Amino acid sequence: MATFTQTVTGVPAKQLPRYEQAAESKHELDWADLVTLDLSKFDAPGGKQALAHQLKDAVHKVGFFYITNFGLEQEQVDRQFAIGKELFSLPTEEKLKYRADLEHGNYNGYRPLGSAELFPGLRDNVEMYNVFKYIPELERTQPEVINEHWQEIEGFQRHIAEDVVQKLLILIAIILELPEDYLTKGHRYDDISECHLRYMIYHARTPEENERYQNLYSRGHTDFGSLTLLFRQPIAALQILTADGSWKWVKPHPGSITVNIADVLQFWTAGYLKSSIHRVVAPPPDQSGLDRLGLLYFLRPAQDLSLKTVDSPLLERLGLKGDEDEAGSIKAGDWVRARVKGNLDKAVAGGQKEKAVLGGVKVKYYN
Ligand SMILES: O=C(O)CCC(=O)C(=O)O
Ligand SMILES: [Fe+2]
Repeated sequence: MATFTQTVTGVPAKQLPRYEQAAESKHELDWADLVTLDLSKFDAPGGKQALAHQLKDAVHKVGFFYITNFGLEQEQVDRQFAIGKELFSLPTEEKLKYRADLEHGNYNGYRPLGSAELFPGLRDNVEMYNVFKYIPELERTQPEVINEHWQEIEGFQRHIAEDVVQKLLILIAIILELPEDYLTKGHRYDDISECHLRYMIYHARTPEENERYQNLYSRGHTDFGSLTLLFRQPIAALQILTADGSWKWVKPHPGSITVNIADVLQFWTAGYLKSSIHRVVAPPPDQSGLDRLGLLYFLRPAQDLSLKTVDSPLLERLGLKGDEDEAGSIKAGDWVRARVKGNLDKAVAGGQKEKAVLGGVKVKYYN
C-alpha cells in the first residue's frame, strides 16, 4: 500500500471547539418515506441477502435510503463537523489559497462562495472544501486545520471507503445478481479517483433574500459519482423529487447517514438504479436563520472505468441491456470532471433545462 507523505507542521494539533448540533425543526414537513438499512445485520447469517432484499425497491424507485450502525460514533462525526466549522471561519484570502482547479473540473480543494449561479445574476450561498483521498497522486497543499488533523480525517475517510461503502457496494452487487466483489473492485481507496470527504456550508439568508432566490439554496441535480453519503445535519433543507413530481423533505434521523445513488451507478445499470434529483432549499422558519454545515462523502469509481452497462443477469432479464449504450465510450473520470465544470456555467432564465455533458449524453437541471 502506498504511504502518504503530507507535510505536517510538527506543532501539536490545536484543540477544536466542541461542535454543537442544532435542534431539530418543530415544523411538520412533508417528509419522504425512505427505508433504513441497519448495517449491524450485514455480517449475521443471511444478513446481506436480507438487507439487499430490503434495498432493492428503494434503489430502483427512489434512489435514496438511510443507513444506521455504520461503525462511527456521533463524537467522531461531530469532530469532522468541528473541523469544517473551523475551516470556514478562516479569512477568505486564506481559503482562496487552496482554491480547487474548478475550470478543469477538479474538485480537490476549496470551492469559493458564489461559484454557482442559481438564477441570472444571483449566486449561491455555499462554500465547499473537498479533501481527496490521502494517496500520493492526489496530494495538494492544505490549510493548517486540515494538516493538523489529517490522520483523523484519513481514518474517517478510510472507514467510510473501506467499510461502509464496501458493504453498500456488495448489497448492490447482490441486487444485480453479480459476484459480490464486482463493484468493490472499482472502488479501492488506493485507486486514483475523485472520491472525497466534503465540508460545506450554506450561509443563512435573510427572509427577503430567500424570497428573491425563491427559497433555493442549490438547484435540483443528480450527483456525479457512484454513491453519496450525507452525514446527519438536523437543519432540514434537502428535498427529493419524487415519482409523482412533488418535492419531499429528507428527515435528518438521529444516528443515520442518508445515502443516494449517483450517475455512474445509473449508467452501469442502464437506469435500473436511480440517480435521483434532489435540491437544497431554505430551512423551515425555526431554522432558516442558521448557517447549515454539511459533511458528505462522495464515492466515485476508479477514473479509467467505462460507463458501459454491466453484465447483470437481472438487467438481461429486464431487457435493459440493449445494443445501444451511448455512455459506453465515456470514462467515469471524464464524466465527473465534465459535470464539475458544468456547475460553473451561467444560469439560464426560465428554470428547468437540459444540458449535454459528454459524448451526447445529457443531464437535466431543476430549480
Ligand atoms: O446539503 C445537502 O443536504 C445535500 C448536498 C448535495 O446534494 C450535494 O452537495 O450534492
Ligand atoms: Fe447532491
